[in-house]
Amino acid sequence: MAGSSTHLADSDSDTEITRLGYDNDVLSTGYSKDRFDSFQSSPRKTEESHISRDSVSEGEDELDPENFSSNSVSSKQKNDVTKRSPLGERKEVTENSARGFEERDDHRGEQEQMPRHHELRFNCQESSPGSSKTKCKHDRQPFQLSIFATENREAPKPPPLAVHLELTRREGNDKLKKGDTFGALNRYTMCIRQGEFALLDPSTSPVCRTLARKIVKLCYSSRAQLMLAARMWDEVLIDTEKALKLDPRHAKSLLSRGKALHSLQEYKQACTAFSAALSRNHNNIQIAASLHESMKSHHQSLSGEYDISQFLLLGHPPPECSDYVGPVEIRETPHAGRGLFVTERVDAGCLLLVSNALAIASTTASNTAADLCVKLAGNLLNLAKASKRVQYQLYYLTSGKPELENPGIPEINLFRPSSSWSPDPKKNVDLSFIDVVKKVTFNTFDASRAVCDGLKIEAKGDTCSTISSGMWVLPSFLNHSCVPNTGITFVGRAMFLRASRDLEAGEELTTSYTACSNPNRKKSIKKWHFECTCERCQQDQLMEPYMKELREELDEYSSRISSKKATKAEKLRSIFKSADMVERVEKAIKSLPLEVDARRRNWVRVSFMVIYTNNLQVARAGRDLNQKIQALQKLTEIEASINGGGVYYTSMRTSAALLRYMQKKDGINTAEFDTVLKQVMKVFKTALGNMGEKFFLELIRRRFSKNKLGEIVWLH
Ligand SMILES: C[S@@+](CC[C@H](N)C(=O)[O-])C[C@H]1O[C@@H](n2cnc3c(N)ncnc32)[C@H](O)[C@@H]1O
Repeated sequence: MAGSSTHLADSDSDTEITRLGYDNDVLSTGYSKDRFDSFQSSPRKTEESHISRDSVSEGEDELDPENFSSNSVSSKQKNDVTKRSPLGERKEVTENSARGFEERDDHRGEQEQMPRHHELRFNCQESSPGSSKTKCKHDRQPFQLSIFATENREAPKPPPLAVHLELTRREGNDKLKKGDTFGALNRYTMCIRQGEFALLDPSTSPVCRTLARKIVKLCYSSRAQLMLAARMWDEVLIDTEKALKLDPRHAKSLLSRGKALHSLQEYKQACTAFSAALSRNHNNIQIAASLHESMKSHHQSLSGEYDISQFLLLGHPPPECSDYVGPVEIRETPHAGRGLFVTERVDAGCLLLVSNALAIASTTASNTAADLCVKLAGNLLNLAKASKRVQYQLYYLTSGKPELENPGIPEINLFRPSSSWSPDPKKNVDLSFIDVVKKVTFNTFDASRAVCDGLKIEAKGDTCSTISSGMWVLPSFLNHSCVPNTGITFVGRAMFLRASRDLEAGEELTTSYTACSNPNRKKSIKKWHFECTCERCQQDQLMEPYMKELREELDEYSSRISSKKATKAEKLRSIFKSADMVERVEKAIKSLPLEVDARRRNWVRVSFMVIYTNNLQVARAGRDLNQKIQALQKLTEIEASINGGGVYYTSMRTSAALLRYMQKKDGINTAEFDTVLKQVMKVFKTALGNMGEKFFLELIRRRFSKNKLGEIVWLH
């Protein structure tokens, strides 16, 4: 190893690196080109999208001169250099050397030890074997190692290994500029390997050691930025940790680290990293903004307080919302494996949790659901590789075989931002692609609303040309009920789960896996390999003989309405006929030989919801305002019996429409209007939290309007 530095510098770098055990396809960090490419192609969260190659090269520019600053060379090291200098004489070092970056140098202590009036200069063009490549990064001037030579004397040669390392690093930068990310990654990794060898080698001179430390630090930092752009968070943490070990105050590394920690929702640690970076760059707006963002997210994740008013009221783009874990925990259930439970008494509308989608995938109707599943699984597998926490989160999800699997109960901190959790070393959490596909099959949610920007989907008439599916991990522990007690809204990728009625401490939280109004929900639910035995399903079973004929009739109309072969006229006829069924269904419900309260009777209507909505459509086509109001009132009542049905958009829209028609009928100063207003406010409060009556009225005024079909919809 003694002569390694000279040898390395003289040899062709690629050959040398192969000899050192370097393989072009598998880097020392263990990722292959394929793997890196797949990370790069995976969707990025908005906050990472601004991390461009430019920011990497910008970092290189900013920090470049620091590499060889004489200020960071201790007097002992300098003596060493001067002793080895080909001039064979001692050189003076001036204080002014590399002024531009002097202030940035962290090694104040080392500066103190330096004689104040010496300057060393090496011109590596003269000495480096790769001198043709040693043009400065801007091709403006020849590449110079910034250890400057003394007054007009001949420049001594820099340590060849340092030159070689710097050249390798610059090759990486050049490759990056040409768009060859993997090539750049190769060069940085190569440089890190060789630099670390040199640092371990006792024969490496102190000067070379100092330079190698700086170059290796910069390579770690540049590589971390590449990893950041590829969303390989854990790798960013590893590389920045190494860089910061070499220079604890290296701003670029602190910034990358902060960003990775932020993406991993380790907001507290991200704030620490950004603060440290800011203390070195007081005027850096990017760092200040990142710090502000992490502080905001940290506050959100602790308090569950989000400002989404502009998103709701003005249709602004969805703001970033951090995950939040409210009064919930995961427990064993007697009938459905594990489930999510509320830990304290809460009112309707209480925010239970906020969860950002780990991945969302869309497909057109022509593609199969299997395509969607494969897309999602690929993205999730990449994320699991990028973050241990995600890997554990996915590991705990069911694969649909509760009798065979026993992942146990995950601690809730696994899902809580900035919280420590203890990975169980006994568990084999490795996931194969097939494992993830199975988990996707049993744990994803329909993401159409999130894809269409949350509430804005209403503007598109409740249709989206694509089918979308997403993975929200903590909500995946919700079991199904046909009368769910929670409801969902979206703010971009963030799913907000709220209590849809008052809940007692210890109650199990439920959602509906299919539309509550789906008359064939029993069949739809089979996909999750269980049979629902909730109260509503039990009641349906008892009522089946009395409602069977009507249901079959409705099925016929429904299939004609959705048939591609049916003409427009046929479809309209079916809508009218199904709307005509209202009276008969009401009669049948009245004559049911069962002692059931009004709410439970409404459960029967829920399964016939389509006839009530068709009835509203027919009423809307006419001019009778009372008929429209009656139809809307009926729908509001039905939706209330199932606590809004698990997703709040329909109930908000129905009640907004009701309020508008009421106002149109008698104005706002009637007792009737007041009663409806109270009802409507309750629906909005449950869906969006307590934002105040004034806000909701403004929301209805600004954002709910008639579309071409005369429906009241949420404006885009
Ligand atoms: C999204 S997971 C819900 C969490 C799941 N219980 C667990 O332990 O991971 C869906 C699976 O939970 C079970 N499940 C959900 N709701 C159920 C219910 N009402 N009755 C029985 N099993 C249910 C089914 O096995 C279903 O495939």
